[in-house]
Amino acid sequence: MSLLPVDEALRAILARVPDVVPEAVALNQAAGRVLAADVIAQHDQPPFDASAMDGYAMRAADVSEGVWLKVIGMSQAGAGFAGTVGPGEAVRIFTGAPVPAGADTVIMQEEAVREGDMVRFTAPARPGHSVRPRGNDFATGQMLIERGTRLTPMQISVAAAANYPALSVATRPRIALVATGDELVLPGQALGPDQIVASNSFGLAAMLAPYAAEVRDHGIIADDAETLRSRLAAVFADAPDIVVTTGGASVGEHDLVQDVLKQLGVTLDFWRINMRPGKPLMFGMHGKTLVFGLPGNPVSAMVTAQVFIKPALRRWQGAAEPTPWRLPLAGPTPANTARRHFMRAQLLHMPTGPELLPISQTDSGHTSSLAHADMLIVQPEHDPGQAVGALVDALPLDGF
Ligand SMILES: Nc1nc2c(c(=O)[nH]1)N[C@H]1C(S)=C(S)[C@@H](COP(=O)(O)OP(=O)(O)OC[C@H]3O[C@@H](n4cnc5c(N)ncnc54)[C@H](O)[C@@H]3O)O[C@H]1N2
Ligand code: MOO
Repeated sequence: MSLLPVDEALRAILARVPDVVPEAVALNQAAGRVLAADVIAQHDQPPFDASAMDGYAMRAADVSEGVWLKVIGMSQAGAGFAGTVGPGEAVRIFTGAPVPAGADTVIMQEEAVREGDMVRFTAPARPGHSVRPRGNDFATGQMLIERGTRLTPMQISVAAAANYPALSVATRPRIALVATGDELVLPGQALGPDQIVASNSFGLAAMLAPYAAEVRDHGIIADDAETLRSRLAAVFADAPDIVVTTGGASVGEHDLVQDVLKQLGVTLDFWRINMRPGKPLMFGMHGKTLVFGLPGNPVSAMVTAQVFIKPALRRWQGAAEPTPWRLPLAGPTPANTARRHFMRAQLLHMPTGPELLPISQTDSGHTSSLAHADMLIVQPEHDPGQAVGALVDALPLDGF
């Protein structure tokens, strides 16, 4: 049985992802979205020379110990001083207010002695001090945030300062989830004989929601060809961008998903990958809809979604693929087989820096080990095993 290398499978999937489609969203809806167009400064910031302190603006050359300057007016944020500061003169000024014409320096009020309309200073003036020059923060035309960036709160604040009321971001796909299996019951039900609680769709929905316009859970479908056909036909009729099934991906008599998908018009790009867990992954297209058939084992489903669906969703939005982290091992890894191994690992915050503790459990049905899994160590095919301290590649399970 030939198994497709992981990198080839990923390339094939990414080649099926459509081009980015931009849409405008208001700033307060833009956090976590991926920019479809660069954010470029539309004005100088600050738009004028601005004071960085509450104090007095004057010509630095006029300041010396014991010399009084005449206060001729006031400059407030939003209401600057209209005149010009001449020799021997000062203007009362507040943080963010325009530095008046003629003045070149601001001294904070803690270093000033005020008597009536006169002021003297207890500290020397350093020319330009406490003045934020026009365009010092950013200048008209300056690149502020590049297309393909997933917007953080910090960047939303920058975009707002750059006078953008809305941003062009990538549209996100609508994702449909389907669990298959006669044995499955929803969480919260009493378990009958031979029954298993369905967990995959819940983990997958949580993982994929940040990348999706909608994740619709179509529930559980029994392992019966006719039921699968009619229920999956209804899922496709809803025209989702991506369909993700779990279970029934392997070779048993009850693993019907592939046959039914083909009957419904899915063209299969591949089935079975040289990886563990996750070997029976299948991928194909139904018209423009990407179809991922994930294995039913809970760890396999989450790992294949991490390794293949998340990159597809990043590509969907034009976000660059992050390079894997490279971290030292806090425990040894055993020799690997011929299949690339995505090994659960815990991220430890040691006094000397982060380290990865491999989780020895490798059973793809062992769900509880996922509770402590922060990352997946990418163990190459035929890796001889690594000692404590060796640097290994790892994919973070959290984050974009
Ligand atoms: N003869 C062979 N048997 C198997 C092979 C093989 O190559 N030859 N591959 C194994 C591998 S590897 C995997 S992975 C599994 C995948 O099997 P399926 O995708 O067909 O999954 P199921 O048989 O439907 O379920 C497997 C396991 O997972 C449980 N499950 C299913 N769905 C859910 C769900 N939504 N939530 C929680 N748990 C779920 C199910 O009850 C089974 O225990 O096949 C191996 N067999
Ligand atoms: O490849 Mo399967 O996902 O190990 O159990």
